[in-house]
Amino acid sequence: MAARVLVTGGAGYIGSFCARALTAAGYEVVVADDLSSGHPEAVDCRLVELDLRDRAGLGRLLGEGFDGVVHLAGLISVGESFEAPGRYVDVNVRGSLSLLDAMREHGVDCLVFSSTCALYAPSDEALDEDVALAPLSPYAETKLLIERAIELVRRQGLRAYCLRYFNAAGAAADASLGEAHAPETHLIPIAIERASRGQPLVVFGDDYPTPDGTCVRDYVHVLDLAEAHVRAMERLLAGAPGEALNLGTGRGASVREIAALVSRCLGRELAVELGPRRLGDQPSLVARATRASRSLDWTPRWGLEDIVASACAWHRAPRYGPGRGAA
Ligand SMILES: NC(=O)c1ccc[n+]([C@@H]2O[C@H](COP(=O)([O-])OP(=O)(O)OC[C@H]3O[C@@H](n4cnc5c(N)ncnc54)[C@H](O)[C@@H]3O)[C@@H](O)[C@H]2O)c1
Ligand SMILES: O=c1ccn([C@@H]2O[C@H](COP(=O)(O)OP(=O)(O)O[C@H]3O[C@H](CO)[C@@H](O)[C@H](O)[C@H]3O)[C@@H](O)[C@H]2O)c(=O)[nH]1
Repeated sequence: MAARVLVTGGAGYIGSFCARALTAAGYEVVVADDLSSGHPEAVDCRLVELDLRDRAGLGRLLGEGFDGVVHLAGLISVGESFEAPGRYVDVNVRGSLSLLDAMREHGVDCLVFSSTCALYAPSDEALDEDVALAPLSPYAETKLLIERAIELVRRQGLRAYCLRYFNAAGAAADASLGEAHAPETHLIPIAIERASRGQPLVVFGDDYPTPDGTCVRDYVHVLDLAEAHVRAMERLLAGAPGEALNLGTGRGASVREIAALVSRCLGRELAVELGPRRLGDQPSLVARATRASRSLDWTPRWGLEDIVASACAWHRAPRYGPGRGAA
């Protein structure tokens, strides 16, 4: 019988790719999502509309019997988290504690959790998992709190991977799934949107200690991220204890480099306008992902050009628009 996996946040951007990849790998997948920003059209398995903070509802769902959980549900914006820190604690931390509690009650002891590279203290070097943790934003603080809670619950038998993604980007090769946040805060979709409308991209600061003064990020294809989740779940179900792992490519790209790539890919000029720094931004976040490569036998298959090309193709004909929570 196929192992059953619950994917929280599976109607969202990364979650919809994970749910699809897990289904393709032979798992029976159920998505739980409150659709606050997710898209029912992005889900091709059973979708249960549920807020993770609804502990009773979660208990009923997990009581159906699951072998593992991939937990992506939550609020995701570094900038917004400064305006609404309490909401970030409530949704991200309380939602995750509710999930951990329901998993314990129903004997589900395999968890793959979406964490972030934004946990790391600023550094000029590529980041491995042993770099000191010093989150700069309330968003990243909530992820650290959840990682710590997971570490504590390990003592009660939980096995878990905390996957620290760098910057997720890109779309499905056939443009059937892609990124559709509203409002969009992520650089690549914003740059594509601005170029398409003939509007300038606002660069948040150009006085960072990086080669061209703009922030450097490690963009990793969402298809590669989804594959890492499948491998992590496989290993947990085979008895692995799990650990914290970076998921990135090791290649950094500045905001200006992304603007140039998008412009080339669309064959349209993208003007760049200087704006102020954005609160909570790290100058540079680039992965050393050798541990994931060793533990999950995972190496990214897609590069930055593939990421931008697939995101541009998705933008030309998105299959779904802004979610229910759109501003
Ligand atoms: N996008 C990135 O680059 C990136 C990088 C690092 C980590 N992450 C993490 O990956 C996860 C997924 O990110 P994404 O970009 O796909 O975001 P997303 O907003 O597209 O997906 C999040 C999903 O969670 C759902 N959700 C929110 N609150 C919920 C709640 N209380 N109960 C049930 N469902 C709820 C939303 O409706 C949405 O479908 C998040 O946890 C995010 O912090 C993302
Ligand atoms: O209009 C824009 C949008 C973004 N940026 C810059 O582009 C870079 C990337 O920004 P963004 O795409 O918003 O990603 P991050 O702020 O790095 O955050 C993402 O990546 C983190 C990991 O790095 C995750 O934890 C977060 O959930 C996810 O939103 C940053 O330097 C931004 O300042 C601009 O200059 N102009």
